[in-house]
Amino acid sequence: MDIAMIGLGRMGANMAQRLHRGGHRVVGYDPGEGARQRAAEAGLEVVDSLAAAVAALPVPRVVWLMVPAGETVDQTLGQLTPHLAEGDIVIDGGNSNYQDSIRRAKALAEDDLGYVDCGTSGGVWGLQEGYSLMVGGEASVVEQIAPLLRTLAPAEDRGWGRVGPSGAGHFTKMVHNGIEYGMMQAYAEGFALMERKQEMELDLAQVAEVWRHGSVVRSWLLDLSTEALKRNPSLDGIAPYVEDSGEGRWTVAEAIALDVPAPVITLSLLERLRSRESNSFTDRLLSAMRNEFGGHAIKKS
Ligand SMILES: O=C(CO)[C@H](O)[C@H](O)COP(=O)(O)O
Repeated sequence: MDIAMIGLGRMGANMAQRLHRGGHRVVGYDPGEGARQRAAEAGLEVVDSLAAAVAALPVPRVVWLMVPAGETVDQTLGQLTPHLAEGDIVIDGGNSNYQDSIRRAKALAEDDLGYVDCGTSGGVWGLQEGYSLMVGGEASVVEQIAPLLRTLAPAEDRGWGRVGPSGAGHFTKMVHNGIEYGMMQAYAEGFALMERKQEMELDLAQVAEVWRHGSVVRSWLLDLSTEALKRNPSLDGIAPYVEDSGEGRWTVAEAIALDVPAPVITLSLLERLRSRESNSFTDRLLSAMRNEFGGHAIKKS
């Protein structure tokens, strides 16, 4: 198939490359000159405007967005859609909020444009391993882009699927990332426990390696943790500060809206917030209260 890949950052460039290697014609565009240059050096066909990307495609055109979630998606659609015509298809493969995807699908449908929300997991390993693709949208539209999905997925018939109507792809990816938070937190806490038990002289990378084979808790996150611990057993140079990109917050908000208790995911999100506090007001007030009611000593800063 012919496709335009808009956004040639870490994810978009690798996905474009996997599609290119899989025999598709990929026309790449990124607003950043550096990203365009890197993609061109990697052998991709690159153009210098959205209009040129669309113009390079046969109709019906298929345009895949890998741009930051949020306003950038709306801005890109605003610039892109005037160049599109009835029957063309736009795919949003980023981590967009599913409610935004439902809204965008409706807006594009008014101009007879197809819109597919595709939750994409696989990170920087996706180029070689393939991506897990959670696809939302009209079945007939998804069918048209199936050759692309088969190439991006780890195997033709596995690792991708239309999971429901518009929004379902990004809803599923949101839940996936909520689970990711909880799993990561559980591994991190377990390894911290073993690290603290110094008299056992545990080699954490060795334990992780043992667990990777046959254990109930083996997983890709464990594989990656093992690699990180082998490279840097005491995690030197890594600040105890964990960012988030929003999907955990959406998952927790959704759990509350649906009356679904999700304590593990919720606490793993809160733990990330806590990791950013180097001088916690909460903890200082706790200490002050203990001092007030019990005369307990305050540790001075
Ligand atoms: O989608 C992903 C993996 O599945 C991304 O890596 C995600 O952006 C990471 O999320 P966060 O920054 O909130 O940890």
